[in-house]
Amino acid sequence: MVIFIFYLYIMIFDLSKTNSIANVFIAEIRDKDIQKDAMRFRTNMERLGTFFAFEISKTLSFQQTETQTPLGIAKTAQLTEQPVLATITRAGIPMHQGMLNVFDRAECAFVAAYRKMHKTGHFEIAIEYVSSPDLTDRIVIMADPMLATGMSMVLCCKELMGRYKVKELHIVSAIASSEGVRHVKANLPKAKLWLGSIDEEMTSKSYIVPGLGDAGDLAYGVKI
Ligand SMILES: O=c1cc[nH]c(=O)[nH]1
Repeated sequence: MVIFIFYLYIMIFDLSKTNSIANVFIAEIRDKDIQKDAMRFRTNMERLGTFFAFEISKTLSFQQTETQTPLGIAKTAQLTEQPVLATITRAGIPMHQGMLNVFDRAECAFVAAYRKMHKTGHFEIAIEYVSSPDLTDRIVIMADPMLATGMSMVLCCKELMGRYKVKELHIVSAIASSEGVRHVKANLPKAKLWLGSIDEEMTSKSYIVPGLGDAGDLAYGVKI
């Protein structure tokens, strides 16, 4: 059963409200012992990307086609248009790869963003690099595993949408905070959210609690 919550026009798919096996992948990426295996962490993120890509595909348009088999002509289906898969480096890369395994003809967009720390302990999100095809009138699926404050997600999406008039925006995260969801709702009201789980709390450094820790570090090693 698929759970959609319609709230102020925003559609939210919350995986934790379903009986999907993908909940096991979420349990594993959260588990502090299983996390020690970086390859398993990346693989589980990739599997989540694949799972969300299948779920999102159910909302896309298909056209009927005919395919010649060795024995005859079969009625088949094809996407009427390819989405563009976007992600925020570096943490988004495994989930992005999982989506690309499904939407294997999709073009991709990358945004490099980081938390620029101030001496006060506060931070702002800085964008360093954008690499994107023309997104005019395209369906864009933006994946970032952790939707904490929602600031980097909103900033990166707005960066892309400031350059191009995107037709449809899907946002995918393994774990979101309630605050992050509120921030996205307030700033990207037309986006559709696909979330593995929604946690209530954040630390003073804006890490999600219970969350899973630092997704980029767990996938690729602790950054300095
Ligand atoms: O909890 C969090 C928040 C942001 N980024 C992470 O990797 N983890």
